[in-house]
Parts: sequence; structure tokens; C-alpha cells
Amino acid sequence: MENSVPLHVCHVNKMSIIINRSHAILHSIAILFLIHYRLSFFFQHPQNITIPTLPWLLIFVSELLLYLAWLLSQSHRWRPVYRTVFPERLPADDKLPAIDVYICTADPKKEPSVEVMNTVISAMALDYPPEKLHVYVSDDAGSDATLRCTKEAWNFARYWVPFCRKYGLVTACPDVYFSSSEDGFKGSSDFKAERKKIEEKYEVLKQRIRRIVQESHTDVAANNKLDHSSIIEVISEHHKEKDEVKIPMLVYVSRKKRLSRHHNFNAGALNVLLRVSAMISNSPHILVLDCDMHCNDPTSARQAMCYYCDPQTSQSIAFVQFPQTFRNISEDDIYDSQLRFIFKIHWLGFDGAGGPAISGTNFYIKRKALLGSFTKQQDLMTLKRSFGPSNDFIKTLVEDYKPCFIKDGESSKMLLENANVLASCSYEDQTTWGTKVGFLYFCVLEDYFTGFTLHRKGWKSVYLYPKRPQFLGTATTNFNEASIQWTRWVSGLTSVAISRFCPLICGPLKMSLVHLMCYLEAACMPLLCCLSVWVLLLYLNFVSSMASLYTQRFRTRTSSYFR
Ligand SMILES: O=c1ccn([C@@H]2O[C@H](COP(=O)(O)OP(=O)(O)O[C@H]3O[C@H](CO)[C@@H](O)[C@H](O)[C@H]3O)[C@@H](O)[C@H]2O)c(=O)[nH]1
Repeated sequence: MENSVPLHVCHVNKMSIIINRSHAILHSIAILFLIHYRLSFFFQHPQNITIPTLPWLLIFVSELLLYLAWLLSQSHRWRPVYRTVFPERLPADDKLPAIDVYICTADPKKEPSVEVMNTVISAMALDYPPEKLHVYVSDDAGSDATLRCTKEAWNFARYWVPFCRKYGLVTACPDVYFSSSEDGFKGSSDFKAERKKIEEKYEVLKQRIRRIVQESHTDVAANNKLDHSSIIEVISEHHKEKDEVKIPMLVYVSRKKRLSRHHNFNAGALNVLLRVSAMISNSPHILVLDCDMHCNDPTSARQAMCYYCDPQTSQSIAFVQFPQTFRNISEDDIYDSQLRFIFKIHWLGFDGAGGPAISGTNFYIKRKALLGSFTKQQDLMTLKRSFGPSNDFIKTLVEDYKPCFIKDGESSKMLLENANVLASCSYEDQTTWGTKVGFLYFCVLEDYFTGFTLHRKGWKSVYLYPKRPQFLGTATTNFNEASIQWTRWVSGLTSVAISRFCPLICGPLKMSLVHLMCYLEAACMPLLCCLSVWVLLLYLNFVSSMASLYTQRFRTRTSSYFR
């Protein structure tokens, strides 16, 4: 495709760059003076040294750690950029590439089903050709209730999606749409009547979901979320009647789980989806969503495609990241649940340096970046060693391969059986899944580590921060939840910082120094801050023991004086 007008532009804010860099230089000069001051203490004549050396050294080490943390944090301020896209300039719908949407859920008791189904419905309502959009729900709990709710959601989507398309709704999530007064009092009488009808259907959907969930709570033989077989169901094929308006395909996937096996959390679920979806739709692009993160605006897919449809960027860009925005933020937000410092500051600088890290959810990623692409001439045995024994899956790795999973509206039984094998817990044994291909398992933050590995290999990424939030989720709002989440993130980042994958050791392959510093800052910041505090505590400990020593001496002297 040849475009005389660009599909996207990148703006560099020169003024903020000048201010940030001047501040960095001035600050560095001040730091150099401080280092000189501290160091000169050690080169004094021993007779002039009146202060004990150890506390001086401890303070100095602590300061050095904080200087290093400050230096790394400058990487985000070095070249912040923001981007604008022009989706209206995209080629015609028939030329757009297909997209698979992955929505992962793990526990129907902790993750409210109404919310999860709203995410599913909003993804189905994305403004994209329906035959090129396939939505996959991964249910790690293997819950019958979630499967039944997904079917109900599909039923509702048959009315909701055409309604959104017909009236060009800007809110794709039914719960948000109906709970706000958006469009409620405007529009023609036809629109108002139709809106009322859909709203009633939505109320029925909510009631049904709640009933299903209640029944599952009272069901004695409820599923064991840690031990169950795999289930793959193409929801749409159960409805044989022909709908006038096409809606995206919806597939329910629950991977096999056994108590004796490690399942690698979200990354494990995503890798199963990568394999199963390859057999069904094999779309070249994938949108990953957490189950509590609904599509707030239907245009995100077209916005992301502005990079993938541009021949100049399509080969190098692995993923397009959108920020995480939340709808349940309190006015005070004392724990910064919005993560403003990440999504409003750091990611803009990360983008200017080579591309942001993957943020777990809200990103469009290229299948090729995760799996590689191969020709028919590739050695089959080598591929099997890497991707596992399934011939059918290996066929899907060949570029532009289209699986014939669905024929005349029905899925092929044999391919469905094969897809179940791909979702078994032993499929990844003796393969490179999670170590070299797919989402990587090395640390609990699969997003950070997978993004870092892609950048190390030379892939780029972009950060899109449009005015209207494209995705909206629920944030942690109390101390308990926030501390659990932060503990997981910090321990994940620290495990990378102290491993052989520390960006300092294995980073500088195909990344710029500033980009490397961005990754290094994320990995090392918790460690650097803790270490500096630890050294300071050592110092305080030293000071207090010295103080008690002096008080003791003083007491002994004064008591001997009065005797
Ligand atoms: O074994 C698991 C664990 C989690 N999930 C799903 O993964 C998503 C994220 O998990 P959550 O426990 O909510 O983690 P958060 O800390 O809220 O999520 C952030 O951090 C994670 C890495 O720790 C990323 O995977 C997420 O995408 C990112 O939003 C949710 O939809 C879960 O249902 C699974 O499917 N299987």
C-alpha cells in the first residue's frame, strides 16, 4: 500500500526536552560536587579527620545508590514523545489484517462475571470488520458458569453489536453505556425505541448471569479450578439461524489443569490461546485484555492498524501499547491506583527511546513477533523441538497460512481434537514455549520480560495515548489489594534485576543506551531504593549505638565526679 499522506505522526516536544536535559545537566553538576565533597573526606590528612569514617562511608554509599537511581530515571525524560494516528486514512476493510482478541479470566468468584462478560461484549463491538475479528475467552478456572455466561454474552452481542454499528456508538461496553445518560435523551424516536429494547435485553442478560453464578455457588459438584480437562467451544456455531448482521466469532477456551503441574499464570494461559487460536483463526495480530479491562472506545483496533498497515513501520513494530485507565478511582487516590507516573510520564519517555514495555493488557501484538515466521522449507524436526509435536500447529507458522477450522459454519471435529491437545498441560514439555517462544515464563511479570526480550531482539513498539481512554478497567482501591499487587510486581522486577537477564548484563544487543536504561530503571529501582534505605538504617544503627556509648561514658564520668 502506498500512502502519500501518513497514517501516523510522532511529535517530539522540543521544549520539554530542553527543560529536562538542562535540569539533568545542572543536577548532575550538583551531584558531582557532592561526590567530590564526600570523596575529599577520605583524602584528608588523618589528623584532620574529626568525624568517624564508617558513618561517612555508609552515607556516601547510600547517596551513590540514590544518584544511580536518579540517573536511570532520567532515561524517561530524555526524549518523551506522543503520537497521533489517522485511522480514516486506512485502506478499505477488505484489506485490513485479521485480529484475535484474548481475554483471560481465572476465578469467577473473584472476577465478577457481569464485568467479565462486559469485557467480552465490548471486544466484540470493536469497530472492525466482524469476519476479521475473533474473540477468545480463556477461563483458567474451567468453570461451567463462565462457559454458560459466555454463551449468554454471545446471545446479547447479536443485538448489541449491530446496534452499536448502526448508530455509531462511542461506548462499546453495555454496562457503561446504560449506566451513563449517553445518548439517552437524544436521537430519533426509532433510536430511542431500539435503545430501550436493547437496555431491556441487557437487564435480562445481567439477571441470567447472576442466576448462573448463584447456581454455580450452590452446585456441590462445582468445578475444581486447579484440576480439570480442557474445553474448547466455538460459541457461535450453536446458533444455526442466519443473523442479518455478522458478528465476530466467539470461542471459549479452558486449558487442561492438573494439581501436579505448574501452569505459569497468565503467560501460560496466553500461550495456550496462541496455539488454539492458530488452529481456528490464526490472525496475524492479537489484542490482549485482562478480564476487567473493557474496550471503552471501539476505534482502538483501527488506531493500532495505522502502524501495522504502514509498510515503513509494519515490519519493525512488535506491539502497540495503550495505557491502562481505570473507572473506579477515588478522588484522593492515595495509593496512586491510576499508576499516573507509569502511563502519563514513563511510557512517553520509553516510547521516545525505542518503545514502551508491554503493560500486561491493552496491547495489540504481532503473532510473528512472539512465534517467528517460517517458510515451508523449514526443517520439521527443528520446528517440533521448538513448538511441540503438533503438525497442524506447525503448519500455521508458515506465513499467511489460513486454517480451515470452520467449514459451513461447523468446526472440524478432528481439528477441535487437535486444539484440545494443544491446550493440554503436557504439550509444552521439552519445547521452548515460555523460554524462547510465546509469552515468557521467567518471571511473574510476563509482560515486562516478554517486552524486554522482544526489544533485545530488535523489535520496536509504540505507545498510543489518545484523549479518550480506549480501555477502562478496575483498579485496586484499598491498601490490602494494592500491597499484594505491588509486592508481586516488585518481586517480579527484582527477580529480573538479580538474574542473568538483568538488562545491564544481557541488554545492549539491539537497543539504544537510553532504552536500556529505561528497562534497567524499572528492574532495579525497587532494589536501589531498598538498598539505599538499608544502608541508611545501618548508619542510623551505628549513630544510635555511638550515642548510647557516649551517654554511658558521660554517665560514668559524671557519677565518678559526684562521688
Ligand atoms: O493464572 C492466571 C492468573 C491470572 N490470569 C488472568 O490474568 C489477568 C491479570 O491477572 P491479575 O491477577 O489481575 O494481575 P494484575 O496485577 O491485576 O495485572 C497486571 O500484571 C500482570 C502481571 O503480573 C499482567 O499479566 C496483567 O496483564 C497486568 O494487568 C486477569 O484477567 C486474570 O484473570 C489468568 O488467566 N490465569
